[in-house]
Amino acid sequence: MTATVIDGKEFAARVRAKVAGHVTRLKDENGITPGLAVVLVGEDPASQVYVRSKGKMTVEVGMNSFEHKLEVNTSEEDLLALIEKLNNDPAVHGILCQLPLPKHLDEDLIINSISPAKDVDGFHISNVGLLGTGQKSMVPCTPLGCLMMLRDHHGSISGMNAVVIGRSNIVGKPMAQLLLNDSATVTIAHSRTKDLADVVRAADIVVAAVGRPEMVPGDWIKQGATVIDVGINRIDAPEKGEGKTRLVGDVDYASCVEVAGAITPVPGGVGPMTIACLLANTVTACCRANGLAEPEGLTA
Ligand SMILES: Nc1nc2c(c(=O)[nH]1)N[C@@H](CN(C=O)c1ccc(C(=O)N[C@@H](CCC(=O)O)C(=O)O)cc1)CN2
Repeated sequence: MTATVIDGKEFAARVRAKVAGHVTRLKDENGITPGLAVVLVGEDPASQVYVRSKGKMTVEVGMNSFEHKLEVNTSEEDLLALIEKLNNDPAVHGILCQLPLPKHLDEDLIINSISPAKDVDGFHISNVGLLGTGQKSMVPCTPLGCLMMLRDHHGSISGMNAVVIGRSNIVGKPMAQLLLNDSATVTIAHSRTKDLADVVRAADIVVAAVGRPEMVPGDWIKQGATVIDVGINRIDAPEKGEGKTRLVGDVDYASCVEVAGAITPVPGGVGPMTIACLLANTVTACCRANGLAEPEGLTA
């Protein structure tokens, strides 16, 4: 039996529709339009695509989009001054700096200069601490999207064995924390993990977030397990013609789909959920800033 394919594109469209409904209510009942400010430093082609998508979808759900495109050699001082301005702007409820930042900028310093209440990426150290202690926080978008898909598919993940492969601050660690907060039994595996195949074989839920193309083969997956593939890797695809590329995840989809109970594809799985959850976080931040009830089902 092949796995159920979890359609992230369709799921993300449902989340965006829910966000749009809340935005309409905020406008009609409270006279408030949520605003999201996105800061892009430099001209990284993938970042430009993501930032364009964020702006387009922000407007589509009825929110205000504020895009700030800065030169690649922008100084830390100038970037911090812009963030300070956005922190103090009442029309801006969410702020993010698209990552990666150019090497000369201190990523931690920049992220921690964003007001925690407007940190819709959930990367600020205060939000990391709140999430780590099970308190109300802004939750990083990609792990939040994975959690939403897992809750939707399983109902409850309480007591399930989950293995997160990867320990990044952006995905691996917050993902593990979210799974733990939902009472899963969680293992974080990484490049130094011994007997990784056996660790993964014990999992009911596998979240692969290592950034290595097709690293997890089907024979590592327990029959019927749920596989969430966070990887987005562009590899050469000579079969499509000279110089052509294709996107693959961190799991070998062809072999995993034969063993798993459910699996997210790449593209069209976790990726679209990242932007949908960013919009959800912006509405949540706006409601919190205005002392209004938070929308249900849009955060952890
Ligand atoms: N400040 C942030 N920077 C980055 C984040 C983030 O959450 N906050 N995440 C990634 C990039 N990202 C959003 O910013 C992102 C990545 C992928 C997708 C997506 O929809 N992917 C598609 C495929 C797209 C393609 O064809 O290349 C998919 O998986 O189907 C959306 C957003 C790093 N930086």
